[in-house]
Amino acid sequence: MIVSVWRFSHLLFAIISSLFLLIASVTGVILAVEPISNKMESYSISGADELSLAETLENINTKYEEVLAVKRDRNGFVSATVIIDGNNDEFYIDPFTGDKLGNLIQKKPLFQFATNLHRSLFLKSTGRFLIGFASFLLILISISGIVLIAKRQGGYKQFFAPVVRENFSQYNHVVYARFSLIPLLVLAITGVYLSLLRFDVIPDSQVSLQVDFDSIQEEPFKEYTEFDLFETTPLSELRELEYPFSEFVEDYYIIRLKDKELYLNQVTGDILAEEKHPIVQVMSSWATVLHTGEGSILWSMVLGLGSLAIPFLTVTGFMVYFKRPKTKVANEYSKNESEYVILVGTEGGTTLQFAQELHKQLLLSGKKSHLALMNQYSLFKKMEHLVVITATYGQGEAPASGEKFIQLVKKNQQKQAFDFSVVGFGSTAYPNFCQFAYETHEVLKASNNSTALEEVFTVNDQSFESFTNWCSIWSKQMGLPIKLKKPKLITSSKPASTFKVIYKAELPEDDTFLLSLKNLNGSKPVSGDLLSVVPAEGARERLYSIGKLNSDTLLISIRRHEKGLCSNYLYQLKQDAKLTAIVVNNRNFHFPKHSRKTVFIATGTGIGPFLGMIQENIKRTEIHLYWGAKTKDAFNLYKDYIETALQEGKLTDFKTAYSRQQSEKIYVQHLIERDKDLFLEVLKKKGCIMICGSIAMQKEVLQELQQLSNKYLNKDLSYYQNRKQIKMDCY
Ligand SMILES: Cc1cc2nc3c(=O)[nH]c(=O)nc-3n(C[C@H](O)[C@H](O)[C@H](O)COP(=O)(O)O)c2cc1C
Repeated sequence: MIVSVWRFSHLLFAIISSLFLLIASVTGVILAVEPISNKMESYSISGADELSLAETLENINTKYEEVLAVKRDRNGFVSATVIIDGNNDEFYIDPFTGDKLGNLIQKKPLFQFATNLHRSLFLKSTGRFLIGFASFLLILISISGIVLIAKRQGGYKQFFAPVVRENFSQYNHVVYARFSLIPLLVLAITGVYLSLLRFDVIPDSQVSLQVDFDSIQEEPFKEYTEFDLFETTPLSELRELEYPFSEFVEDYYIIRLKDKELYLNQVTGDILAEEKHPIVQVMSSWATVLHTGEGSILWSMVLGLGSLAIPFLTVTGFMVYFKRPKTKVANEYSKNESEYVILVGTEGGTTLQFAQELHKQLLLSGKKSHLALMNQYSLFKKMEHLVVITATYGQGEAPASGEKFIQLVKKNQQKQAFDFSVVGFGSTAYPNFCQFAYETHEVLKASNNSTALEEVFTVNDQSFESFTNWCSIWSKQMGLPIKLKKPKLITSSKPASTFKVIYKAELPEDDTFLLSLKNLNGSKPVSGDLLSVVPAEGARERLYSIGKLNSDTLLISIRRHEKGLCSNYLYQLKQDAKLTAIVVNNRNFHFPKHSRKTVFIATGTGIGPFLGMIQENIKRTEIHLYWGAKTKDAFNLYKDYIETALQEGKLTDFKTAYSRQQSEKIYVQHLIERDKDLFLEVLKKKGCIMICGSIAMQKEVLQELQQLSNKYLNKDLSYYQNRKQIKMDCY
């Protein structure tokens, strides 16, 4: 079944049952306290469970004038019903002495109230039905939730792998759903079972023992303490024992043990009748224990926490749904009259906003543009230019609005010639970066009358800058002057900070330079975060990876482009000049706290964030840095940092690959096979490999790592990526 159907079912069941589930969960949390508080009463006597029934009865019989019954409850508390001074009384006893320990626990009014509300909403049968139905829906919500998490994580094997954090509600909904899955499923299944039992859909079969009174013997007489059953049965097995009503031999002991019920001749000790509890009764008993937590503090706590998760999951689930930008599209021009068609593959809705902006600008340029979802691919009679903008989900799969695209393209072959362009939205935090965009490109390339304008253009982490880069290339090809505005939801809401330039370092022979900046106010970045700089009013933002040198000083490494607006703006900043910029959290690229062995791989300016991470390595954990550049000279810019770090033990070793230094070209990826023992050890020992630099280098490096992983570790590289052992920030 496709993701959208699972998601729709998950949401629908949640909406229908939310009110009842909320009531059941709040009362459930209260009721989870009851068995805990009962169990904590001091009526349990250590070692009593090993007493035999014979010993227990003897201890009680000597203490009281007449005993009517003895019980042992799920908490292990033993109670006796006795006659004292002609009056019936029932209380907890010490099975070793028969002494009274205390009165029976009475249900507190709060627990009584919560029980009634929990079981029937004070609506009798109607309420019981509603709660039972809500429990059934909770089973369906759990199942659809399991499927959705598996899809999100890229398969059932990855179900418990770390979750990539997108936003608060999405992340916590998945994380807490996984924690509470087992107790919630147990509560839901047992809840449904108990409801079916209550409505007699499951017949509650009871033991019905028959006694053959004609064959009851009065001889040989035995003391009850010598009855085999009493001697061999430990107290731990007992549920209830009723004494014979009179001394006539026709009256007998009625004994309910954990697994069976039997009648015992009071004179000879012979078993008169015996029967195992029917399976329904055993199941009902288990269902009650599992649903209420009776008798176990630990399980009651697990159930209480599971119940507590329901309101949290309801709120975060609805937040995920309502915060999702809507994917409804209204069009001025129909699909058959438009020359431009833009198709969107989205799940969270952000990609649609980028597409909407492009669509808007095309309309403003006087073009007939039609915007639709990828699943609406059909024959577009006048289409000349197709743009597909798509996200990727799961393990490189289609987003919800693009699930049917590939089939549809194969089915609907366009009659007229058209060119197409595919923009992939994705995140390098996931194993298969923009995979679905590549598949989209291939299927379009293979379809009739199509011409690919360029290879797939990828956009990492919804970067508006990258998207505008693609747009300027594409619009030039179209001969259109298009300038995009940043979609509202994408605009960073973080306040800007002011930085003072402390120094600028550059090399005459190279086009890269370093800026050291002092943070005068505002946020406190971590190495690996990004600095968003807007070089001029109305210009696009540019992002630079931050290396943090100390509490208020950062370093950014910049490549200067001849006509680059931002790189030249930064280049002309003099010492003490002020710079206003926004720090963007890039949590997927922070130094791993618990990694004991880390490898950094960078090319060119990609070394920037690593200089900060190395500087901060005061624990001196093992760090190996691989760096690639064209020539040796480029290193001079970073020489001091690296040499000092090596001397101070903050950097274990530094290995370089200079592509133009010698006749044969050496790139960082070539060093991986050479140093495979180190890379394999890092992966095996839960270390981390961090990659920063160009996307082209990232691809090559991942390919090398994939080969090592397949060949020597027998695992797909995604296994390590999902465990956050591979972190990337490439551009
Ligand atoms: C559960 C989940 C799985 C993802 N899987 C991938 C993936 O395999 N490859 C990738 O490049 N991006 C992946 N992404 C990132 C999204 O493609 C990216 O955030 C995209 O911008 C989301 O666009 P949308 O809001 O329009 O759906 C994933 C995101 C989520 C939430």
